[in-house]
Amino acid sequence: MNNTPSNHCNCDTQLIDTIAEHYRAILQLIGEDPSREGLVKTPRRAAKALLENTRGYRQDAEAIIASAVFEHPGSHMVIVKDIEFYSLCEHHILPFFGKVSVGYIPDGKIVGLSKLARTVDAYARRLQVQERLTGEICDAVDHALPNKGVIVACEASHLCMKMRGVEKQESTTFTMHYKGAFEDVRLRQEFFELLHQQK
Ligand SMILES: Nc1nc2c(ncn2[C@@H]2O[C@H](COP(=O)(O)OP(=O)(O)OP(=O)(O)O)[C@@H](O)[C@H]2O)c(=O)[nH]1
Ligand SMILES: [Zn+2]
Repeated sequence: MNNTPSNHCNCDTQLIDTIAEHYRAILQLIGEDPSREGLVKTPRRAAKALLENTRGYRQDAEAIIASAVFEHPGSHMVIVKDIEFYSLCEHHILPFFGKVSVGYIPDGKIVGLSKLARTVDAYARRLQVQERLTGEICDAVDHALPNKGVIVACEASHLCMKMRGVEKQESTTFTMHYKGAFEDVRLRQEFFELLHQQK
């Protein structure tokens, strides 16, 4: 398991070639000529892009967080908001993308801020549904760090609802997941008020 995430596909050549073979067959099935000049390299490019967009399967999110946990006596809410992400919906393998905000209340330790963003990526770069993505991020923070509560809010646009199917261009989907002290509606309100404060 690689705990130092890289954005690029370092997958072995055989895996790339095998996926590329399937893309070549798909190109033929949709009526294209995979040997024409513009498409010759496409199956390998598409294979590498797919592996890059699903690199989260080869990352251990909880280990990413655990690699930067620091002592801290305070217990006030910490929020990293508007972490942008790109994911693929598991039903259509089409992109959904948006922003995730993560809040937690420390209990003796804090986490390196970038690790929260890396955790979002580790789960987003898989085949997902938005609800599970939101819950997995929340669980990973909860498991990796002593805390009094964790909350994750996610707002996303799904291309499977825009460029095909129901074709609704303006709809976005909002999901949240929370634990511990965030069961208290007043604390959730404080979190959302802080999220919506103007910069
Ligand atoms: N809950 C949830 N549903 C999702 C997500 N991404 C895509 N979907 C939905 O998954 C559902 C799959 O429904 P199906 O009826 O099996 O597939 P479909 O015939 O392609 O459906 P349409 O999109 O309505 O054309 C659709 O309603 C999608 O909008 C997600 O992240 N969460
Ligand atoms: Zn979909």
